[in-house]
Amino acid sequence: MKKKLQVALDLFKTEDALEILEEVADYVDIIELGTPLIISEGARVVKTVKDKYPDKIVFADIKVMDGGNVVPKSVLEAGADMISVLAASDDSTIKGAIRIAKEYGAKVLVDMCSVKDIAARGKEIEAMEPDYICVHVGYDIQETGADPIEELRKLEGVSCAKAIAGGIKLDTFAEAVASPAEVIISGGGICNQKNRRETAAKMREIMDSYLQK
Ligand SMILES: O=C([C@H](O)CO)[C@H](O)[C@H](O)COP(=O)(O)O
Repeated sequence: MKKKLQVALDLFKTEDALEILEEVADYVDIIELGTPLIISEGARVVKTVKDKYPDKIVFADIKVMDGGNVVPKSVLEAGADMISVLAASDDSTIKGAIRIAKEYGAKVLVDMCSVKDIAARGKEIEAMEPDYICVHVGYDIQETGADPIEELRKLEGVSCAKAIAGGIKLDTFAEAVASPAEVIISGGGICNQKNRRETAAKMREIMDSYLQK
């Protein structure tokens, strides 16, 4: 299976995101423009980053909850390669987001953040054929100690490609890479570190050596 490293830029300013990308972009496959960044800077940040990094997958973490075929338009117009919609939203919202993303040749990640019955909702989401289902331990519950790698096991029977997020750092990275997830997402685990470049490089090395096994 291919594996991808995604850095989540959960910041407020485009300049700060670009500064971090100078340090880590060489090592990541997917650049996530985090929800706080998109809310703060709008779809403009998508265009700025895509223009600067045309070879990277640019993911706009817009976490759509309603208006699935409307809300994503601005980031898709700006060049996003992938968008997110919440699994907790209505099926019609998810289907709408998938439909409009397809029109723009983009992918959709369905974020399972706050879904109580991951196994059951996972089956329903799989039938809608998104590109990824993301098991995500959100910021507000990370202090409960919930572990996205553990949570991912609840999707065992689901064949859709998976992503995991929520507090993944260098010390849990190898375990995350060895999990069935194709995309490993790390925000604070890279961006809040003293030496971001070194951290991202180590994550890349862990992923690449796992893939060579
Ligand atoms: O999606 C995220 C969160 O809901 C804030 O918008 C984060 O990007 C995701 O949790 C990854 O960040 P870390 O948990 O800091 O690794």
